[in-house]
Amino acid sequence: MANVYASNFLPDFTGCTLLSRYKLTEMLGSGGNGVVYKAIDTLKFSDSPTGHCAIKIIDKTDFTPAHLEFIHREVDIHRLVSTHPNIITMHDAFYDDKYHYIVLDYCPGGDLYDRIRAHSYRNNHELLKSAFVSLLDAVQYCHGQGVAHRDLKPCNVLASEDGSKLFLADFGLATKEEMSDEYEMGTHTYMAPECYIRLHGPTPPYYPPAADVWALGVILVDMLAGQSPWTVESCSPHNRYFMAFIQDPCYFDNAFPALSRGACDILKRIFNVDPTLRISVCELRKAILNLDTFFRSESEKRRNPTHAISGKSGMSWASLLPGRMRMMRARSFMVWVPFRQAHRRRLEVQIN
Ligand SMILES: Nc1ncnc2c1ncn2[C@@H]1O[C@H](COP(=O)(O)OP(=O)(O)OP(=O)(O)O)[C@@H](O)[C@H]1O
Repeated sequence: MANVYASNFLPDFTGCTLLSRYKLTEMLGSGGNGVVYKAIDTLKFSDSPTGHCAIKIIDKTDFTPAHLEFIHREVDIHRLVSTHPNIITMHDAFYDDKYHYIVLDYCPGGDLYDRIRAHSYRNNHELLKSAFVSLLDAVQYCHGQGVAHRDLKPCNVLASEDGSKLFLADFGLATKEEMSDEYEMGTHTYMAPECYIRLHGPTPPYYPPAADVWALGVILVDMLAGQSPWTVESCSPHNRYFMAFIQDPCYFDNAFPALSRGACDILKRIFNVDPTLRISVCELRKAILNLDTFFRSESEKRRNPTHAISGKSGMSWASLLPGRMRMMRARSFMVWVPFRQAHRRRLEVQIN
């Protein structure tokens, strides 16, 4: 997959001082829209004893009014939900002729993507439960405020240093619309089926909070197994693993034999292709809290063996991709694709 990161076309801001106050010390990460720097707040936040913060810089030079509207939406929505303990606090936002700057709490634990790559949650029920429930708390709070995130994925979730608490970040695609007709917003691997434009006939508007639940399910599988439920590809009819899931009610039991029956049952309730029948965040939180274990014990495996090569799916696709990274940092996708494609042509940068 080709990814274009904002850091490829933005200058290096390391060492710069913004508003005579924020001294940028190092780049923390980059996505499709912006670059995030660690900074020292020379006036210090009262709630940040170290005086560190993170500053997201978004290049707006080629932006149309519609694109600028997205940035304003990000700032407004993030401000609205910012006080929740599992949402990265937004402290300030300002801009100049070329860039928008968003000042955030600095999160020293890095992002969830790196935690998953390090297999931090595999076979660690308590750590996984604590972390995932904290993420559910954040998303439930957003939904209670009428906000759906629409770009839930491990790169947009930050972690505490011990990994037991997660913090939601990046509200760049969030919406307050009850029903949305902005299709294919987000990141394909995490996108619910109803968010795709139908090839035949009109596409009905979708309910964004239900789409968030689907993305949470993909994140949960990432955390449980270090891989996505149907490879890094999206849930499309062209993805044979997704089609295997559609045809096989025991897909998760067969493809992920290390997971407990209870965990597989929860995944089935999440990945209901009918969004009106999909579990809500509130119900999901209850189900996770009531779950004894995410992982199948050795005795359960002996008593109740499931075979990877069985059932209608006839595969454990994980075993078909030996040695490959089965998750990747995928950039978000949204309506300003032409803008990004212009950059891609200019730079011809291909990552991954
Ligand atoms: N507050 C923070 N503290 C520490 N690291 C952060 C913080 N915010 C972001 N990062 C790092 O920077 C990366 C990019 O941030 P962000 O997702 O906001 O950028 P983006 O351009 O909107 O990306 P995307 O293409 O995913 O939408 C994150 O994956 C994370 O590693």
